Amino acid sequence: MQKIFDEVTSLDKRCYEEFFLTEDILMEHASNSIALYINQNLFDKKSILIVCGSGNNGADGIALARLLSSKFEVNLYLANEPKSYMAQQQFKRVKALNIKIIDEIFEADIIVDCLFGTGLNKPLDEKFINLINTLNSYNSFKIACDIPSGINSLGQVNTIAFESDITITMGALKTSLFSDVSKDYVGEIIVVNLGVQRDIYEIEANKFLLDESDMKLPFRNKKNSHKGSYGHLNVVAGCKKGAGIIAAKAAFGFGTGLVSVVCHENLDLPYHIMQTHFISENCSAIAIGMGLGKYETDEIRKILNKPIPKIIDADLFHDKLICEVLDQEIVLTPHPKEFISLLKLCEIADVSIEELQNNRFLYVEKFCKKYPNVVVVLKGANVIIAQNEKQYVNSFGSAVLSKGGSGDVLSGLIGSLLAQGYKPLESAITASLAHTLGAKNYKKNNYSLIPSDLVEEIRKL
Ligand SMILES: NC(=O)C1=CN([C@@H]2O[C@H](COP(=O)(O)OP(=O)(O)OC[C@H]3O[C@@H](n4cnc5c(N)ncnc54)[C@H](O)[C@@H]3O)[C@@H](O)[C@H]2O)[C@@H](O)CC1
Ligand SMILES: Nc1ncnc2c1ncn2[C@@H]1O[C@H](COP(=O)(O)OP(=O)(O)O)[C@@H](O)[C@H]1O
Ligand SMILES: [K+]
Repeated sequence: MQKIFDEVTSLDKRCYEEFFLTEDILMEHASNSIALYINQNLFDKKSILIVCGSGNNGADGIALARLLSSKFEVNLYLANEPKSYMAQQQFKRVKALNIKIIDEIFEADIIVDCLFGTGLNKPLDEKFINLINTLNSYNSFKIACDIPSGINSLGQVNTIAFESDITITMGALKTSLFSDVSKDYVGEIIVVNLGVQRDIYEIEANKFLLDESDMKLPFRNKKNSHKGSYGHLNVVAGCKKGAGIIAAKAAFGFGTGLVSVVCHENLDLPYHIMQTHFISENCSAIAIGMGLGKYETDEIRKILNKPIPKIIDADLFHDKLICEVLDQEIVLTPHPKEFISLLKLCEIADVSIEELQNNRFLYVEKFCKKYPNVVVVLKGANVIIAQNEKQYVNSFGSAVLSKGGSGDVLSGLIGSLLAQGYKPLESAITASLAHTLGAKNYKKNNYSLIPSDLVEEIRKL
């Protein structure tokens, strides 16, 4: 996994104070890294439009123009006069080299957006909205320098942001690149060094971006085993029985030795899934909440109070009952609408979905501060998995998963690993990665996935 930082100003400062680097050295590395990317990957293109603002993001762009001027047809557009000290320095250098500065933008082969980086501190005005709109309309290969202009330090987009194919970000990953809304703007994200290796530039962090290698699948190493060695998951089904059945099928395909659906009504289940009316004697994990609908509170309370690992989903996030079990080390998998209900029931915050989506990391942090044992999986375009002070981001998901039933598969996968003896946080991380990477491997068009396709892909990981 890779570290993510809310801000990097203090990391830059550490470079000056502890490693005796200068702003000029850092910037030369920043611009040189973009130049290197272009030289190595886009050498067949001819024209480059570099669009610069007045601060150091713009300064990176002006320096880039100098570095690429002899190899490409470089066109420098200054949306504002260079204002920061470094922007002015870089400007002197390009003027001395007679690099072409243009008055009107055009559809070049490559566009590099250097309007605003971490310094964006107010909403864009009409002029910048129009400029970014026009840039977005071009069919060029689009590179954002540090962060797509228009995304602020909290990962919010007020009106518009630059829609990049890649974002080349300086020094370290920033939290703002991983809000749900940012996902439509950042493209592929590449981190480059600023004069010291990344592991030296970075300090301790409490946010992390998950990699594929963080997925620890339940491969079987023991030869002398039997079904009981791999646990028994009980999935509690309610009125919408389909949800429980999807979860049960996902769990069985993910390695749990035995899977039973708990339901009073007789169900038509696949032959390998069992049915029980009550929690099984040898149950090693419980998945509950999905499709629960109307239920007998005392019965659910009894199940929730059993000292067995649990994953709780869906309808239970709308019931005060949930607050009784938040001292347990359980996994909760709310989507945004369910999470705002949970925040309200727990008296943490009474907020709209929009407010939550604008501040996902913040509200997860508030929740985990109050309930440090709980593992929260806040669903979304970039899933946040958190326990206590640590937050992990899974950015592998895509709109392929925006379907009823996708969440039930995820609950089943988490329940499956809990039943097999994984710790709650490990279960949530591996299950979430398997869920999104399975969806990524789905090769048909991106609107057609059904839960059984997803389970099939996960079985092939
Ligand atoms: N050590 C450093 O400081 C380094 C900085 N680097 C670059 O510098 C960037 C940060 O530079 P700055 O702090 O100068 O900030 P920016 O260049 O991101 O923007 C700041 C400038 O834009 C103006 N501004 C902010 N919001 C505006 C709005 N909505 N409309 C119009 N003007 C607006 C500000 O008044 C200021 O003049 C980073 O993102 C990165 O690209 C890199 O060169 C690496 C090293
Ligand atoms: N655009 C998207 N990008 C990434 N993941 C997504 C996207 N849309 C949905 N998902 C994922 O799909 C799942 C949907 O879950 P949920 O809304 O609970 O569905 P249901 O309850 O109907 O099964 C979540 O894991 C969510 O993170
Ligand atoms: K930018």
